[in-house]
Amino acid sequence: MIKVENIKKYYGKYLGVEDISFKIKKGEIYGLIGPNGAGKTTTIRAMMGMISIDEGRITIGDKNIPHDLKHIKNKIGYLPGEVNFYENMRVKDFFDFNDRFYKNIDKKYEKELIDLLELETNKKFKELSMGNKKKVGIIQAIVHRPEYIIFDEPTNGLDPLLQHKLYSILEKEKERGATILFSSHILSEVEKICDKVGIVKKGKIIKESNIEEIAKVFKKTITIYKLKEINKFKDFEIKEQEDSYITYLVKNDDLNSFFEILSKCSYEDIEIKRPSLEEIFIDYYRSDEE
Ligand SMILES: Nc1ncnc2c1ncn2[C@@H]1O[C@H](COP(=O)(O)OP(=O)(O)OP(=O)(O)O)[C@@H](O)[C@H]1O
Repeated sequence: MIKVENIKKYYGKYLGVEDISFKIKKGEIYGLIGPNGAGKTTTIRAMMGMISIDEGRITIGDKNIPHDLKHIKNKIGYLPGEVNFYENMRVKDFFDFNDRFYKNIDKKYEKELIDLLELETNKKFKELSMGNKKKVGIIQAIVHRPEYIIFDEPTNGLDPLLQHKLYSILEKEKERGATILFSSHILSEVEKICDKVGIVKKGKIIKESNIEEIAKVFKKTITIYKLKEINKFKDFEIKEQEDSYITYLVKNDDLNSFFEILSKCSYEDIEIKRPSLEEIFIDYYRSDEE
């Protein structure tokens, strides 16, 4: 279990995080999402004991952070937002070097990951692209099969194919029983693999839920093609209207009455979509500002 409780951090007079709390159970993937500057990196750095917090409590397993970090550090796999290792070291030498720090490195798994991510290990670190540096960081963070995985914006700089590979790696780690936190500002990826998401805004979690629950309370997008009796739908919110179709936004509670009216109408085709996490997210940000 990872527990972050009411943490607060100011950088001098500048707000880092105001009040962030969440819990992640064993075998769960938690997505911390929010735009730049929301406080994701600050939270993660505090969890890694890299910065001190002004208030609150962080526990990983049964260890208090930062006080007992040294007793649990080798059970944590951490990927920073920007990966930087020794510039002149070749990747393969770096992995050997890394072996000396962790007792439990799984060399077979290391090789599997290098092959899966198609990483060139003969190159020096300074010769790698941002995406390749990230691959080194990802591998280094998980080759010791950590119980806790903490990744700051892991897909930044990875092409879609590699992003996909990363999701499958994280899903396998989850199956193995790892407790996983990752931050992102790309919502669709959170939707794909997270059990739970926390939406961060200005240093606070403004909403926390599992993806299904978040999507459930939101309106469905219903597009009807060649609907003749538009006037019967006056009570419903129109999202878009063209000659050949009309799109309504319908709350879950109103779906029955919507379809009751629709059943008595003539139309050519219908398309029902739940909102994307992107739309939900924008809605949260907007409603919070109103
Ligand atoms: N060293 C620092 N000194 C002053 N302010 C800082 C410092 N580091 C972060 N901040 C501020 O703390 C707030 C939260 O930043 P943080 O990096 O945690 O956000 P983030 O959600 O991770 O965004 P990003 O994706 O851009 O990294 C921002 O307003 C940022 O300007």
